[in-house]
Order: sequence, then C-alpha cells, then structure tokens
Amino acid sequence: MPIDAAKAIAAEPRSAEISWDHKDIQLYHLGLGAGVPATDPDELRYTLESRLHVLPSFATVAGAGTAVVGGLSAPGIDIDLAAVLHGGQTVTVHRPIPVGGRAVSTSRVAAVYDKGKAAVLVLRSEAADDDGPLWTSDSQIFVRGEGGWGGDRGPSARTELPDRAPDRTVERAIREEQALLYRLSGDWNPLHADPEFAKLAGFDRPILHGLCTYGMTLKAVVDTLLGGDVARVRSYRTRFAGVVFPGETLRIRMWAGDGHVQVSVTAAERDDAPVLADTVVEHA
Ligand SMILES: CCCCCCC[C@@H](O)CC(=O)SCCNC(=O)CCNC(=O)[C@H](O)C(C)(C)COP(=O)(O)OP(=O)(O)OC[C@H]1O[C@@H](n2cnc3c(N)ncnc32)[C@H](O)[C@@H]1OP(=O)(O)O
Repeated sequence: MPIDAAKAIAAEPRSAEISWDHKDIQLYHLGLGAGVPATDPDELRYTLESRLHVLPSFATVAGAGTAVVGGLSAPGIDIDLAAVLHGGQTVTVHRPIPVGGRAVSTSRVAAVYDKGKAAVLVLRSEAADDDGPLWTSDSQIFVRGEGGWGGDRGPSARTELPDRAPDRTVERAIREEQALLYRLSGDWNPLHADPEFAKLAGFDRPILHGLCTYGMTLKAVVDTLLGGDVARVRSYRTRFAGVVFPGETLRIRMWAGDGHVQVSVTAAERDDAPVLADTVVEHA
C-alpha cells in the first residue's frame, strides 16, 4: 500500500536547520504580487529591505530551498506527485517572524485520514530558534485515489460564514507569470509550471500554488482590515476548495469579528467558483 498510515505516524520526527534573510522575504512577497504600485509606502513594507515586515504565511516556505515537495516523502508514504493537491493549511505564529533568521524545523506526519476516494495527510512542522517557538504549520495534503483502506475518516467540520453582507470585498489580479515567480520560493512542483505535467494531473494547464492564493489572501486581509500590521496576525487557516489558474482574479470577501476575520475567496471570472473556504484569520 503506497500509504501505510501506522508507519507514517510512528516515524521519528525529522529536524532540519533552516535559515532565511531579507531576499527570501522579498522574493516571497513579490511572488504574492506585492509591490504594486512600486513606490506606494504600504507596498514598500513588503519589498524594500530597510522597511521590511514579514507576512506570517512566509512560515510555509521559510528555509524551504527545494524541500516543499520533498516534504511529501516520508516513511510509510510513497505517492505519485501527480495525485497530490494541497487540501488545507494552518499557520500559527508564536511571535512575529524576523526579517532574517536561523531556526530548527521539526516535521512529522500528524495524521492520515481515509476519505474513501482520497487520503488526507496532515504534515505538521514546528520551528523554534534560540528565543523559543516561532511558528507551527499544518499542511493538509489531499492525495487522490489513495483512500479506501478502512482507516479513520477524520474531521469534516465546516465553518459557516456570517449571514450578512461582507464588511469588505476586494479583488486581486493574479499575473500570468505569477506561479513561475512564486515557485522560486521553494515549491518546485511542476504542476504549477509544466503544461505536460499539469495534463498528467488532470488539468488543461498549470494551476496556481494553493499557498500562493493563501499568501495573497492574507496580505489582502492585513492591508484591508489590520492596518497593514502583519504583527497582529496570530493564526490563519484555510481549506483549498477549488483550483485557480494564473491570469485569473481573486474576489476576497471579509467579515470582521471579535479578534478574527472570516474570509471567502472565489474566482471572479468563473461565476465566483469557490477557491478558499473555512478561512479564518485570528488577530490581536
Ligand atoms: C510540506 C507541505 C507540502 C505541500 C505541497 C503541496 C504541493 C502543492 O504544490 C500542490 C498545490 O498547491 S495544488 C493547488 C492548491 N489546491 C487545490 O487547488 C485544490 C482545490 N480543491 C479541490 O480541487 C477539491 O476541493 C478537492 C479535489 C480537494 C476535493 O474535492 P472532492 O473530491 O469533490 O471532495 P469532496 O467530495 O467534497 O469531499 C470528499 C472528502 O474529502 C474531504 N475534503 C474535501 N476537500 C478537502 C480539502 N481541500 N482538504 C481536506 N479534505 C477535504 C471532505 O471533507 C470529504 O470528507 P468527509 O466526507 O469525511 O467530510
């Protein structure tokens, strides 16, 4: 069996030293479409080294090098990359991420769920430096065709959106070449760049990284409702509900709550097809 849930969960956590500097932050932010307009002081916070602040979603690529897709190979897990879709993501930051840093990241398979037609892997990584914990990241990986072994189905809770009009709605255009730029931050999955591989995976053309949409959405929430202050973000979770193609426009609806923002993201040109669901940013 390509996924041996018991073996995957029992495997020793893997630790790696990671490091990043301002260039990694700038590249990541540019891959999210930051820096337009280029001289806007609000955008310079994301692009100019002397004013840099770090979006907490950077935790998903920090120190990745070429490792994001490599993170899918672990004891008990032998899966075809073409069957993999990113299903969901949660990041909790224990304090603001510094512009440059060195940390130890410890990763393990926290859960494996059997969804019948698919398996869902929950990969947890925790990063800490000399001053203590920095962030915890949970990636839910949806592996098509790998379910059906009679395992635990796992949770299926959904977050209801408030029954009122959104407090704010913004649109964010995705550039045609955005996935090509975003992948330089470490997720080299050919699904996002190689048309032949995308066809193998069942798509007419390369799709955008889920984590690119994830970062673009967090930036939109921070810029629109949190006064541009990345340090206010405590945690951020989402479910990837539908694919996005480079060149499309994200429609991002936000509902402000008490210490949190609920968000829905749709594809504007495709009749508001769902893109992100169950999305909550918790903040100070
Ligand atoms: C270390 C980190 C490494 C990370 C690297 C990852 C590599 C990246 O390069 C890959 C990517 O970025 S791929 C791009 C981003 N992801 C996507 O575009 C996926 C979009 N979503 C879909 O297509 C469908 O929702 C789809 C296909 C996901 C599900 O749709 P359906 O098949 O129609 O499922 P459905 O019938 O609605 O539900 C079946 C059961 O599965 C659960 N489920 C549904 N969506 C889920 C999701 N997104 N994540 C986790 N579980 C999910 C449902 O709850 C259901 O289970 P249950 O019946 O128990 O409730």
